[in-house]
Amino acid sequence: MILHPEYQVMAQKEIDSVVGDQRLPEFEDRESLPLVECIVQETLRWRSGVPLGIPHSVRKDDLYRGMLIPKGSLVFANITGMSLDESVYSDAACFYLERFLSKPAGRGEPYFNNTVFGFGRRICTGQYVAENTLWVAIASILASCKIINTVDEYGNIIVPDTTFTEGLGRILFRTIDDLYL
Ligand code: HEM
Repeated sequence: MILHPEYQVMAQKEIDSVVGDQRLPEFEDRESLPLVECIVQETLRWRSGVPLGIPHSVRKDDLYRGMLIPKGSLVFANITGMSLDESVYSDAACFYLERFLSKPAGRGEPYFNNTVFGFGRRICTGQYVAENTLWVAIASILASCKIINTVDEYGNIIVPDTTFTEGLGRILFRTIDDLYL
């Protein structure tokens, strides 16, 4: 919201007109708050929380599009590769809420929430807790706060750094390294 103050203003206007200022947003309001929904969905897409998924081990030889994946291989789902896929999301690197709105106002691009939580039998068991918590937190903060930059000790405005850093992926790689290699 600091990087896109115009979206903060738009979403707060939406909340004010639907919810008013006498209560906080509730789940019943969700369908009536399309811009807040777009903020949740674009946040999940633009900086997916688990960028390479959780690695899986192949239990038997597998053939995928003519390529052999030998038993014991580690397989990572490149979730960020999918969320930033230009053939699905134009200007994929940009945080752009209108991509999800229907045409002609928006681009009609699909939500990413069916992919950001993984796939198949091992899909994230916390997906509904996570998505609903994200929604209610974002909606409540927007309803009650104005998010602005802070300054450092010299009075310079601090601009949030949104680049990916090493985290869970590195820990997983190290653990796998120690265990198997
Ligand atoms: C935005 C927040 C979250 C994201 C993006 C996320 C994403 C993921 C992804 C990509 C996986 C791997 C799925 C796969 O291997 O195909 C996963 C697994 C898992 N997640 Fe989440 N997750 C989130 C929040 C949560 C929360 C809040 C909980 C618990 C309340 C949770 C519990 C789990 C568990 C237990 C697994 C392992 C499932 C298994 O291996 O059977 N996650 N998550």
